[in-house]
Amino acid sequence: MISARSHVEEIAGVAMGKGSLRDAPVLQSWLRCLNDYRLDPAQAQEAYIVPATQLKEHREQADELIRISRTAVEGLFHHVVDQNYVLLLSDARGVTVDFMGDPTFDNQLRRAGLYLGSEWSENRAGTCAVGACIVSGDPVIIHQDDHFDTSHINLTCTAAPIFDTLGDLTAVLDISQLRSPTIKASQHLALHLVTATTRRIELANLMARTRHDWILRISRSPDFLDVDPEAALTIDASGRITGLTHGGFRAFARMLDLDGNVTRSLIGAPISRFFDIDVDDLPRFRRGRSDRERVIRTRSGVPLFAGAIAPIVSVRGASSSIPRMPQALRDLSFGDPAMEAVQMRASKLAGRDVPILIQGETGAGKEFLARAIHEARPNAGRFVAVNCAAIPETLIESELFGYTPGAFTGAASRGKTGLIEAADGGTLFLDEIGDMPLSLQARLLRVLSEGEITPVGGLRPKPVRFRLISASHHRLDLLVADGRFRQDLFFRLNAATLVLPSLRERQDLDGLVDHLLVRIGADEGRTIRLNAAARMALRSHRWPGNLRELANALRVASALAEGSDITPEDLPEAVQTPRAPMPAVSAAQDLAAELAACGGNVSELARRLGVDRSTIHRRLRRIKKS
Ligand SMILES: Nc1ncnc2c1ncn2[C@@H]1O[C@H](COP(=O)(O)OP(=O)(O)OP(=O)(O)O)[C@@H](O)[C@H]1O
Repeated sequence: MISARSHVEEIAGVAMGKGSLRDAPVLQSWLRCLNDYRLDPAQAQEAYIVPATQLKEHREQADELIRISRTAVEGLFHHVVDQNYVLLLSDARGVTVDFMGDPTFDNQLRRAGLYLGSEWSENRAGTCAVGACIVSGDPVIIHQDDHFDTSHINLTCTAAPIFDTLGDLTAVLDISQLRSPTIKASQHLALHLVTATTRRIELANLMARTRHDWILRISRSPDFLDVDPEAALTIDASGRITGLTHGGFRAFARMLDLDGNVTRSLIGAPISRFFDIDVDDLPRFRRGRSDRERVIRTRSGVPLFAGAIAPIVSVRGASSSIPRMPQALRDLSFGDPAMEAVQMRASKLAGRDVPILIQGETGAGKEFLARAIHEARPNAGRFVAVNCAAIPETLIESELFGYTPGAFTGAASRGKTGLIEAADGGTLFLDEIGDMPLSLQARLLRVLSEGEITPVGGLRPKPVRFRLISASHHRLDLLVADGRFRQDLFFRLNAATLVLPSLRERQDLDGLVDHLLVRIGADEGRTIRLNAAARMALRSHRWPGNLRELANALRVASALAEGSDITPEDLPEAVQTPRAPMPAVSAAQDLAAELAACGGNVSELARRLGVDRSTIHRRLRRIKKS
């Protein structure tokens, strides 16, 4: 076995760019430990077990997952316990929320961190299977001296991620041994077992959470369709994808040639974009049908087998899921599919304590959405909004962290409570987080990791608990690539990302306008309407300023309107100038192009054009004949 000293020397060599035979995931993790978390391989650190109160919170949040995964996890443990493996289920922050091991070795396991409550995040424990898996999202074996910290170099750990139905990493399943053969290949079977178990858990999770939508299981073989499909997804009454297993995300991303990181964009996409079917075809794939009837083809013609399960609760209409939403989130849109997907996701996240990152153009409604998520939770506490771009760099530290009496010249003599502390028990909304200076990013990261805040000039940290929502119109992943934003903070902030569509992409302009007019009318104590010409003018404007521009245009127009009707002359000049009208969709190529823009979904195109599906089918048949 390798000595601690030569292990530290090997890591130092890698840091200096020396070649190494270790696997790429191990080397990447070592470099993160050195460069991002500033860990020192010479400083061995004991395994960390979180305090009992914190563990209780982590377990409460993971309660449903623990329950759903129980049967699969026990099955896996049963297979490996005789080889002295222990099993750890950790949450997305690396805290072990479920654990199975042989109680005879309790003391040794606890000391090694293979125990309930141990925290295996990479920034705390260095390279380890759970931590590396959280960062990369891939299954991994971290074998003996692959570990960064010399205290863990006897362990062998194999972990695989568990993703939720929206594509976010939600947990990690790990099996570990205190002692193992030297050769890393001895763990390949462990990797296979863990990965197969996470696939079963993801499927169980998708099935347990779905009541209102169709479930479609997909496999290359009809024999495994009902027991172990490669992918599964949920589809709402309008034929849109509402959730996927990770296998589904991967397969669909491959079909569209997408990079694995943008899989979230698949939520809300019509099923007809991927397969030669629409929602009306789903009953054909129910159990009991012959294998021949259950063949489904991808858009590129690959035949697969599909099994469908009908919704438990029957629903009608495209926005059937909206009534289940908290009121605050329900009023954010009026029939736009992309917004409905955002609302669905937001309502699922609203009750959980995961940090949320909202991305979207300026004025697209990021703060509005953040407030709605906050209000969707009962006893939500205070909503503290901080615009990181608006506070001068010299003041932002004291504004956020507060200061103690006399901390610096000019400071108020009684000190000041910072905005982070003010959000204790509520929500902290960090707007334009991409503009936060790098030095403060490091401090913020510490607050988020440790749940404590130290005011400027203060010595004693104070505990704080808040839900964090951040927003930026910059793509934070690109700022990370440019070195302008810390990668570790980026990972902390975007446990879940919500991407708001721009106003020009939305299909519910009319509904939005009416909603805003009711609000303005209520403020002004009168009824305001748009006349037909003004509505046309609004529809043909490009809305570069998004909802803010629209809300302002309507307020101004309402002030200028003579009576209760807004006319085009009341609108801002830029809005009055109409764009060239859209060509009528009558010619064959126009209809074909429109259909392609709807991902080949006839129902969607019919909705857009305000005609029924049979009209579209008729026109398409006519085009084919001509
Ligand atoms: N869903 C919505 N329904 C009605 N009005 C909205 C909605 N979303 C935003 N607005 C209105 O649009 C304006 C801009 O919204 P908001 O401040 O949330 O945008 P933002 O994306 O945070 O902008 P910035 O990037 O400039 O911070 C506000 O006046 C708000 O009232």
